[in-house]
Amino acid sequence: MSLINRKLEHVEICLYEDVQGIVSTLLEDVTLIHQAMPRMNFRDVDTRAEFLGKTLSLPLMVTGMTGGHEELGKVNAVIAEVVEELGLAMGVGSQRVAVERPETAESFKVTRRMAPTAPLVANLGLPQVTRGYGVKQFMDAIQMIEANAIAVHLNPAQELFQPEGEPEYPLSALEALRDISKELNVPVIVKESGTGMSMETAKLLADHGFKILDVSGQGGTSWIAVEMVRNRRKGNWKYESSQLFSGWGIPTAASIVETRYSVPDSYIIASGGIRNGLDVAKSISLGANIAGMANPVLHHAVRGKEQLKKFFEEVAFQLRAAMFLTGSRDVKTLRHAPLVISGKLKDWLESRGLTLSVYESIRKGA
Ligand SMILES: CC(C)CCOP(=O)(O)OP(=O)(O)O
Ligand SMILES: [Mg+2]
Repeated sequence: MSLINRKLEHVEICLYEDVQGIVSTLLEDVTLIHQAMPRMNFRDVDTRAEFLGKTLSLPLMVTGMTGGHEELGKVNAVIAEVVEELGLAMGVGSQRVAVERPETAESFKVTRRMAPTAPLVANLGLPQVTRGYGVKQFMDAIQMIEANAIAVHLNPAQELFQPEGEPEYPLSALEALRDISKELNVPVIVKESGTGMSMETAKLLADHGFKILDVSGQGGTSWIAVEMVRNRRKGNWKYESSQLFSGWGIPTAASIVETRYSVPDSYIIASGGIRNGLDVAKSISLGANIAGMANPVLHHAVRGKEQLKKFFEEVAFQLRAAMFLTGSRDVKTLRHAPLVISGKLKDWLESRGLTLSVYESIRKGA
C-alpha cells in the first residue's frame, strides 16, 4: 500500500506544498531578439513539430506525472482528452506501481482510451532496472498504454532523499537498459526528474545509444523538495539534508545548452520549470526540439477540462507571439533565431568551457 500512498502523496504535495522554483531555470537570462519587420502576418505562424513520427500542433508535450490510483487515473483522463483534442503528446507517471500492483493498471490504461491517436510515452525508473526489471516489465508498461515510446527516468537525487528511496545507479543498469532497448518495439527516451542533464551524462547516454533526452532541469518542481516534505511529515532524519539540497541540480536553460552542445544530433525535450509560451519559445531557441510541461498542467487539470484547454490556448498564443515578433515563421526558424545569453547563464556556460561561438554553430546546425 505504501507505493500507492506515495503516488497519491506526490500529487498532493505538488499541488499544495511549496516545492516549485526553489532556484531559477535561468531562462530569464535568455533574451529573444525583437524584429520590427517580422516579414509575415501573425496568422501565418506555423507552430507544428514532429515527435515520435507524428505531427504535434505545438512543440509541446505533457511530461510524465502520475498514475497508480483511481483518483490519479482521473487526472490522466482529463489531460489525455485535452492532449488528444489539441494535438499534443503526453507521458504518464512511473508505471512501476502498476507492474507491482496490477490492479492499479486502469489508472494508466485510461490515458490511451481518452487519447486514441496522440503520441503517448510510458515510464519506468532506472532503479527498477538495477533491481531486475527486464524486457517483460518494459513491454508490460508499453502495452498498458499502447505507448509510442517509453521514458526511463533518472532520479538519483530524489531516491537519495526519499525516505524509502533506492539510490542505486550502477553503470551496469545503463548497460542493461541498452540491452533491453534493443528488444523493444518503441524507442527509449531517457529523462531526468528536475535536477537536469549535464554534458557528461548526455554524452554517456548517447554513447549507450540513447539520443532522445528530456533534460528536466532544476527550476520547476524540485523532487528533492517533494521528498523533503515527506521527510518532514514522517519526522525522517533526512529532512534537514533534503532541505539543504532542495535547489540542487542544473538549471533547465543550462541543461538544454549542455545537452545540445555535447550531443548535437540528440532530440531534446526541454522540461523543468517551463511555465508559459515564452518559456517554450526560449527553450527551443536555446536548442530543444520540443518543450515539456508538468506541474502547471496538473494544476489546471484538477480544475477540469475547460480550464486546461484555456491554459494551453494561452500558451499557444504566447509561443506564437514570440515567433511572430522574432520573425520565426516556423519552429525550425525559431530554433535558429538570434538570441542574447546574459547573467548567471552566461557565467555558467563560460565556467563550463562552452564557447558561445561554437555553441552558435551547433545550435544553427541542429
Ligand atoms: C520520477 C519521479 C520524479 C517521481 C516518481 O518517483 P518514485 O521514486 O516514487 O517512482 P517509482 O514509483 O518508479 O519508484
Ligand atoms: Mg523510485
